[in-house]
Amino acid sequence: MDRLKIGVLGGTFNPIHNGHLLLAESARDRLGLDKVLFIPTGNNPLKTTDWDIDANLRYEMTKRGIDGNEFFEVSDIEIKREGYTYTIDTLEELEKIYPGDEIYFIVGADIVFEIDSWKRADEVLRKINLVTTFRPGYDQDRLDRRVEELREFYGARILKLFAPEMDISSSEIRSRVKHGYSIRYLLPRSVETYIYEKELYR
Ligand SMILES: Nc1ncnc2c1ncn2[C@@H]1O[C@H](COP(=O)(O)OP(=O)(O)OP(=O)(O)O)[C@@H](O)[C@H]1O
Ligand SMILES: O=C(O)c1ccc[n+]([C@@H]2O[C@H](COP(=O)([O-])O)[C@@H](O)[C@H]2O)c1
Repeated sequence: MDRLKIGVLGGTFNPIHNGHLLLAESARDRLGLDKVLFIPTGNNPLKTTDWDIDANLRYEMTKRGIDGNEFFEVSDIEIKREGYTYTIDTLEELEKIYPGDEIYFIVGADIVFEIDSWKRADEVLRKINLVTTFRPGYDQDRLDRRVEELREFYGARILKLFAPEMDISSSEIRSRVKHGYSIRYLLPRSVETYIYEKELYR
């Protein structure tokens, strides 16, 4: 039987937005992925934010955000875990759920610059195909050099995805809600409604 190609997009998703969705859909389309798993992070060791909200709310928003795309799924494997969540543990769990299948870990440019500070980064990079795209604000030459470094140093398998760029971030959305500005068209309507219903980011 053919190996499945499983895309994984890990993120804080605080909240999920159209930049995440376009990134995932572009990767699915270009690489012929069988599905994309959106995995909201539990407790990210590298991210401290004043905007912490319950992981279940981030999970709920993610679920609403991907609704309608039959290739997209949300997974609670990280939010169920105690303590800090590390990608290496997630990959080991995924290997049990999808034995023999191929993992395509999808990231924006910011992650390419931090990935070697992750726990057991060398093993992470051996287990995955890293799919990276550009994010507004990142210099293309710098990103290319970084990709080469990771290839040479870790033997990383890295695929560069040319997808339309969207200058949207969760932090911008949180800030807009706080200041009473519109967030319409930056994220799915169902997520926008949820944010107002639950009075998030005020
Ligand atoms: N607009 C975007 N274009 C491309 N990749 C993106 C975009 N926004 C987020 N990503 C990528 O999606 C993944 C998850 O991102 P995350 O949930 O941290 O969102 P974020 O918008 O970066 O959040 P924040 O503004 O709170 O830091 C990361 O790999 C990140 O690089
Ligand atoms: O494994 C690690 O050490 C590690 C440290 C920081 C972030 N990550 C992963 O990086 C992905 C993007 O995270 P974030 O919070 O920047 O959206 C997500 O899948 C996290 O679990 C992983």
